[in-house]
Amino acid sequence: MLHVFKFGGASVKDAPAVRNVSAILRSFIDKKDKLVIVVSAMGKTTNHLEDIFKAAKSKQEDKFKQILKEIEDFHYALADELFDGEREKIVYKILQKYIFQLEATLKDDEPNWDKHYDQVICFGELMSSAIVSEYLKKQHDDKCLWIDARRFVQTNERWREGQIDWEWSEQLIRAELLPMLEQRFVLTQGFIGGTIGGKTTTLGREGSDFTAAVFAYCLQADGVTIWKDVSGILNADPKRIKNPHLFKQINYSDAAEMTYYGATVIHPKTIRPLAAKGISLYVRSFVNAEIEGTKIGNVTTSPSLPSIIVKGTQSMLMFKAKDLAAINERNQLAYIHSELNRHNIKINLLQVSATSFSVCTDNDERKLAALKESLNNDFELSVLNNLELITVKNYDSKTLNNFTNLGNAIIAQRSEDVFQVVVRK
Ligand SMILES: Nc1ncnc2c1ncn2[C@@H]1O[C@H](COP(=O)(O)OP(=O)(O)O)[C@@H](O)[C@H]1O
Ligand SMILES: N[C@@H](CC(=O)OP(=O)(O)O)C(=O)O
Repeated sequence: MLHVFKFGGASVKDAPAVRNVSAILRSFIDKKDKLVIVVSAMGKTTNHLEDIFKAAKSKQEDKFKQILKEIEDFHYALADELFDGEREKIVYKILQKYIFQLEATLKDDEPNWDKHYDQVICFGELMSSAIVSEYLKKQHDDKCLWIDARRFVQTNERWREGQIDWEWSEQLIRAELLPMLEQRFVLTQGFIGGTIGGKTTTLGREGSDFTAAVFAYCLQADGVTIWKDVSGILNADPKRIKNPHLFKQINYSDAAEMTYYGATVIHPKTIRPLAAKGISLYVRSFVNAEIEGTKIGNVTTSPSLPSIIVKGTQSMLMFKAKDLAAINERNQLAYIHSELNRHNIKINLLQVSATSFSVCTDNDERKLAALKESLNNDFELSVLNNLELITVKNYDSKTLNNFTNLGNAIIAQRSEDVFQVVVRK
């Protein structure tokens, strides 16, 4: 059996967590399963890298030094807890090299913000994979092989949201990984890819789930398991709603719909490649590895229970045409759509009236400022921040009353089975 496993930031956040990953893998390694393991940056490292990147860009020298030290100390302390002797020295050397490269990359004067971001943010996954792979080597007779995902997950130059070159990636992955997997198991990084010119790209925040799907698709794996701090897919985020219901199985399209609306448990791009090849995706708990969790695949039954999905940090953009006479002269909506697309701004909800358009989208100040600038001649654009988009799939009146905070609603829409409301936080 060939499995792709993904361990996210929470599952490798400290030394006990890394030990737990190794323990989970034990039975699969003993069974001689072929394994590709994808890991994310440890804990909240990616957020810290974003902070240090902003500090570097705005020349905040003290803040820059302080965060770099924190990132360095965090990884060294973890290595200190997990290793000793020669292996500890090896890990220290690798970490030292990455910290040095990180600092040098931060000091580059790359004018393209997004391109520079990708060259910096990748270090979280590089450091994490170095530590985890060395630990797995130590625990599993040196059977773990570290590979650099940037050599295999080939993308175009769409910085921060690299689009996969599926054919090229598949060729590379199959040609090199299949023979490797005969002897050993492979560990690599989520979230990062590489261009033909040798630059690093990232696949969008929280994109490591998608990396697992890319490897699974290319290798025609028997299954993908993403190990989370929850027991599987629930009908609501347990951080928001008490005692949610665990779905044992969901079909691809319902799962894709949930992630599209904002269920953060799986990255939205993960489902499609797996559905294309009929590969099942399992969501299981790294805290309680004996629980079966959720199977997403070609299953016949899917949930009819209401699911509540909350997408935070939303902004409402309201476009009002400056020249009302022009409204009927050209397709304003198509024009706004194309501008949103050009700035890579995704519409989460849209409302159209005779003279204005309102769009609910993820808050991204830089993208929104660029959009405002480009539409300035034709539209007045006002922006409302600090909003949430609440979606209830398979809604009933009890769920709407209890969970949608309708008193704070700005816009509400309903179709036969989906209710959506944008509310002030
Ligand atoms: N419908 C849902 N079912 C389960 N978990 C959910 C759901 N919606 C949101 N979550 C949240 O997703 C989290 C797991 O995703 P995430 O933190 O991104 O994992 P990782 O970083 O390990 O990949 C859970 O802790 C939970 O709070
Ligand atoms: N480390 C990246 C990618 C990722 O997917 O992380 P996680 O698996 O912890 O959500 C991020 O935080 O965006």
